[in-house]
Amino acid sequence: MTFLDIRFIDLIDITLVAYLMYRLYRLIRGTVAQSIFFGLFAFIALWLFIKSMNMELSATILDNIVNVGVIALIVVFQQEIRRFFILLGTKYNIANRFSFENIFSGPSTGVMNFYHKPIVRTCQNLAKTKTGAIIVISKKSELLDYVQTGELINGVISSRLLENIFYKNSPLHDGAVIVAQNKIKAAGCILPVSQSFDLPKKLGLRHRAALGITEATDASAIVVSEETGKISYFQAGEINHGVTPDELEELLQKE
Ligand SMILES: Nc1ncnc2c1ncn2[C@@H]1O[C@H](COP(=O)(O)OP(=O)(O)OP(=O)(O)O)[C@@H](O)[C@H]1O
Repeated sequence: MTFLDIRFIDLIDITLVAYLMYRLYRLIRGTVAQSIFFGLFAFIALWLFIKSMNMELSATILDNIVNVGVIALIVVFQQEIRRFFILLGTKYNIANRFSFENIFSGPSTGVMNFYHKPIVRTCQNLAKTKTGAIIVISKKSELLDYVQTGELINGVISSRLLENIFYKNSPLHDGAVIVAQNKIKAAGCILPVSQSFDLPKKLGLRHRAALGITEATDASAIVVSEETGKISYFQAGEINHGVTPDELEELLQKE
């Protein structure tokens, strides 16, 4: 019964594959890719079954499909593969984790969050006047790719500056503000738009862009709706729609 000979390394192998499948599922949950993923899963199960049964003709046909399938998969899942690697690089912040600075200076003492109050005040004021806004708050990843798509500001966070940026006639009101290391890094930034089906249909591109950046990175985001004046908080691809300023402050403090 060599079939049942399970070594310790096999358990690690199975756990690793299960974990990767789970992360992949989380990444594509609620998107078109989810249906493709399940179809693919069924196909692989069938292929393994046919191989284990030694059904030669079917196995030869499926083997050929699998050979070409790898290239087809890369094409079909191009966006998801890209997001997966961005996620690995930014969410787990591999570059910084293994940097000399991090290795020799020990664990970080945490970021001092000076930004809560001005950001909450800004959202409260913008909500009252129904002025649309997206504010992205970076964590470990500085979101340089996205900062580069906007106008660099590098200014101290203040509610007057933020309100000015989102003021309807301001040239920078379109797009997102990115806050990093307690500074307003940039405004008018373009964010990746989420393809998720989970977002209510009535929410448009502003909310999709906020969801998109929190799916792809470890950042959180806040949206003030121009249509309803409602405030939404986004974190790790989840939305908290219609939060009060007090709830927003609490959520920001938990970060
Ligand atoms: N990819 C993006 N990155 C950053 N900002 C974006 C992006 N796409 C759209 N926006 C912003 O969203 C605005 C359009 O919002 P839209 O009305 O489609 O969204 P919404 O989610 O319905 O929000 P609202 O409730 O405020 O109307 C644009 O003017 C722009 O400022």
